[in-house]
Amino acid sequence: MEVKNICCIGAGYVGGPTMSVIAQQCPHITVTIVDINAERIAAWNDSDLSRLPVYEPGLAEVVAEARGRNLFFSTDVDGAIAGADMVFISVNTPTKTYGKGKGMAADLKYIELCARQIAAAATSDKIIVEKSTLPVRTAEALKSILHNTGNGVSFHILSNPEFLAEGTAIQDLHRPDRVLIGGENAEAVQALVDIYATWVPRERVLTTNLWSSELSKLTANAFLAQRVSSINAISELCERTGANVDEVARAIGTDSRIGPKFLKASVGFGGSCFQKDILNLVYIARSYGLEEVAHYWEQVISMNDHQKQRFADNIVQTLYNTVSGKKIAFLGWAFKKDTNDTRESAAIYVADALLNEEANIIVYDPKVSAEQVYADLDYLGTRAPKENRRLVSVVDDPYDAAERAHAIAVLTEWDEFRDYDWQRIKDHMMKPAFVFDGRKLLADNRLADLGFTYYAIGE
Ligand SMILES: NC(=O)C1=CN([C@@H]2O[C@H](COP(=O)(O)OP(=O)(O)OC[C@H]3O[C@@H](n4cnc5c(N)ncnc54)[C@H](O)[C@@H]3O)[C@@H](O)[C@H]2O)C=CC1
Ligand SMILES: O=C(O)[C@H]1O[C@H](OP(=O)(O)OP(=O)(O)OC[C@H]2O[C@@H](n3ccc(=O)[nH]c3=O)[C@H](O)[C@@H]2O)[C@H](O)[C@@H](O)[C@@H]1O
Repeated sequence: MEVKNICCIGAGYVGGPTMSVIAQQCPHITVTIVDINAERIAAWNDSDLSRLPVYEPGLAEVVAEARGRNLFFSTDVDGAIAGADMVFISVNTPTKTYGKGKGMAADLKYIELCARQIAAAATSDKIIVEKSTLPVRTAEALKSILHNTGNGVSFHILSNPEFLAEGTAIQDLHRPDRVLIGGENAEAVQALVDIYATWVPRERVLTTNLWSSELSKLTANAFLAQRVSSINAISELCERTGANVDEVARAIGTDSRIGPKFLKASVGFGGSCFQKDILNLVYIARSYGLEEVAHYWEQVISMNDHQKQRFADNIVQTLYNTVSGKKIAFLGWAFKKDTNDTRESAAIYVADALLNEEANIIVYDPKVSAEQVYADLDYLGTRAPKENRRLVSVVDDPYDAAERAHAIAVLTEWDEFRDYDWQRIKDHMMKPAFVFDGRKLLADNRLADLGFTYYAIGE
C-alpha cells in the first residue's frame, strides 16, 4: 500500500509540526493539513513566518522548506479527506466539562465529528490514523462509526500517538526515541512504518496491537508527570531539612535505573496534556472498578496542585502575611520555556491564588501576549474580567515589570532570565527585594550576594 496523499485533521500544536516534518522528510507525499479554524489556517499560510500560530524552535524553517511544495494548509476538510489515502486525526481531546465523567474523562466529541465527516466524505478506501491522545479502546468506537455511516469503502484504523514535547517538537520529531504504531491490518501498519522509516531508524519504529498503543500514550504521560510530582514532593522535604533538591536529583539520577531526566523540581507541571491524560487514566481505571489503580495515579495530580498552592502561600507568608495592594512581578507565563503555549500553566494558578489576596501582578513573558494572559485568567471564572484587568498588567520589558515591585516570582525557566542585570532590577524594586524562584533557575546568580532575599523551590 503506497501512500501518496495524506490529510491531517487538526492544525494545532501536534498536527502542525508533525505533518510539517512528514512533508519535509517525504517530498514524494502530498500532505494537506486542514482545520475548521480559518484564522489558524490563515496564520499557517502567512508569508511572515514569525506569525505561524505555533512557536517552536526550528518550525519556521521546516514550514519554509515544504509549504507550497508538498505541504498545504486548508479549510477544505471534505476535499482533503476525499483526496487522501491516509487521514490523521489530530484534533483536541480536552477533559469533559459536562455530563458523565465531567472533569475527568476525555471529551471525544471532536473525534466523533471527524469520524462522521471522514465517513461522509470518503469515496475510496483509507487508512485512518489516531494521532490525538485517546482513551484505550477508542479505535473500537471509531471503527463502528466509520463502518456504519460510510459509503461502503473500507477503513483500516491505526493508533500512532505522538510523544513530542513542546519547545523541542522539531528535534523530537526529527530524532524520536521511538515511534509507536498500533494496528490490526499488517498492510496498513506497514504503510505507516514506511513513512516514518524514511528518516527514523527502523528499530525505533515499534509496532503493537491497537490497545497497547492507545494505552501506552496515557501511561507514558502518567509516568513522566509522576516523576515531576515525586521530585516536587521531595522538594518540600528539602526546604524543611537543609537538603538541596538539585543535589538530591543528581544523586539519584546517576543511578542508571532511575536516570537523570525529568527530575527538575518546579512550581508544578503544566501543559495541555499531563493533567488531562492522568485524569483520563484515573477515569478509565475507575470505570473498570479498579479503585486502587485510580487512587494511585490521582495522587500525581494532588501533589501538583499542592505544589502550586504552596508556592503562592509562601509568597503571601513571606511578604508579612499580606500581598494586598502589593506589586508582584511574574517572570514567565508559558507552561515551560521555548513555547507560547500557556495551557494549564502553573503561572495561571499561582496568579489566581495571589489575586484572591488582592495582589497586583505584572507579567512579563517573552512569547505570551497580554490577550492570552487575560484569556487564561478569565477562563478560570474566579472573578470578573474587568477585575482581572484592574489587578493584572502585562508588559513587554522585564525591567518595567520589576519597577517598584515588592517581589519577583519566576514561573517559567526562560534562559534569558539568567542574563538580566539583576543589580539594576534590585535597584528599582521595593526593599527588601524578594525573589521566589519556582524553577530554581537563578540559584547560581548569587542573588543573595546582590542583596535579594531569595527563595527557591527545594532549598
Ligand atoms: N500539545 C502537545 O504537545 C501534544 C498533544 N497531544 C495530543 O494531540 C491532540 C491535539 O492536541 P493539540 O494539537 O495540542 O490541540 P490543539 O487544540 O492545538 O489543535 C487541535 C485543532 O483541531 C481543530 N479541530 C477540532 N475539531 C475539528 C474538526 N472536526 N475538523 C477540523 N479541525 C478540527 C481545532 O480547531 C484545533 O485547531 C490531543 O489529543 C492531545 O492530547 C499529543 C502529544 C503532544
Ligand atoms: O502528550 C503531550 O502533550 C506531551 O506531554 C509532555 O510534553 P510537554 O507537556 O509539551 O512538555 P514537558 O517537557 O513534558 O513538560 C511538562 C511540564 O512539566 C514540567 N517539568 C518537566 C520536567 C521536569 O523535570 N520538571 C518539570 O517541572 C515542565 O516545566 C512543564 O510544565 C511529554 O513530555 C510529551 O512526551 C508528550 O507528548
